[in-house]
Order: sequence, then C-alpha cells, then structure tokens
Amino acid sequence: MSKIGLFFGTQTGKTESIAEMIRDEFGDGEIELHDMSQVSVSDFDGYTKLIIASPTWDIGELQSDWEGFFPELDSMDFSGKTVAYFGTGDQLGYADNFMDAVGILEAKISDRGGKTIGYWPTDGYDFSESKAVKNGKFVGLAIDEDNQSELTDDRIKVWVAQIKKEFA
Ligand SMILES: Cc1cc2nc3c(=O)[nH]c(=O)nc-3n(C[C@H](O)[C@H](O)[C@H](O)COP(=O)(O)O)c2cc1C
Repeated sequence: MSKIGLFFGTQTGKTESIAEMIRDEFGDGEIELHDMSQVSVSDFDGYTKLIIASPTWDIGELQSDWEGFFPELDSMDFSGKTVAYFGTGDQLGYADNFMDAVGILEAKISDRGGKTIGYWPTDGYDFSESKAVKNGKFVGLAIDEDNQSELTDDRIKVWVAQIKKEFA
C-alpha cells in the first residue's frame, strides 16, 4: 500500500502525541509524520493520501507553523489526493471556536481539489460553534486532551479503522 503523509502542527506537543498514536494504531509503517515547523511544499509530493492535523490557538486560529504555511496552499494542487483531518482543542474553554483550525484547513484544501474522508460525529462533545462542522459532522477527528482525554484511545481506534477503509 502507498504511504500516507501525516502533516501536523503543534505548540505544546498534544497534537504531536496524537499523531504518533494514530501512526502506531494504523501500523505497518504506512504513516510518515511531518512536523509543519520543518515542512516545505515539495514534502507533499508523491503522497496521494494525506492526514492533516492542527490544534486551534488564539481563539479560532491555526497553529503558528500552519499559519505561516497557509499562503503556500494557494499554489498547491490537491486534486487526486484523498485527505483525512484531525485536530485537538478545548471544547469547554473555547466553546465558540472548538477545532476551528481543522475547518479552516479542510475548506482551503478541499477548495484546491482534495477529497475529504474521515468525517466524525459531534455526539459526545459539548461546544457551541466550530468551523470544523459541516452538514452536522466534524470534517475530521476531534480530540480534546484538555477535557476528555479518557476518550482519546477509543476515538483513535474507531477513527483509524474508519479511515483505513475509506483510504482503501
Ligand atoms: C491561549 C489558548 C487559546 C486556545 N484557543 C483555542 C481555540 O480557539 N479553540 C480550541 O478548540 N482550542 C483552543 N485552545 C486549546 C488548544 O488547542 C489545545 O490545548 C490543544 O490540544 C493544544 O495542542 P498542541 O499541544 O498540539 O499545541 C487554546 C489554548 C490556549 C492556551
């Protein structure tokens, strides 16, 4: 099977830990991790399957490495690529902006031709608004290490099984 490029940004390490858990759950060395603090456009070449990940910072904003990279996305072509998303956020502390960064990235990348997979139900979360919700679902996996870390393992297991099927 072709490799999957997982591109994550992180400020305090939580999204990086989740990225490692997802890679390990996926198994078989299929997922290659890329930290956005060290990524250039050409690192995306050669992947037809991507996982894109960002925490939300500063009330509804992208993580800073993604923020810096964001203008590059306008010159990139994601057609023919299948893309899953996940993010980490704090649904109680930032209930009006939970997971916004994932919504911002998904909107841009699907606009540039990427096919989104890995939609995730909003059941079991408690928030008011999120740019990551489209047609009643999150556009990717929502992880909340600040309030619901006890649910993280199960969420990862279920989501990874789902995207394995959807990538295939
Ligand atoms: C100043 C500050 C602003 C934040 N803003 C948001 C936000 O708007 N939406 C959200 O869902 N989470 C927000 N968070 C929570 C972080 O996204 C969350 O802790 C995340 O897991 C951090 O991931 P990282 O360790 O990979 O950087 C914020 C946290 C802080 C401290």
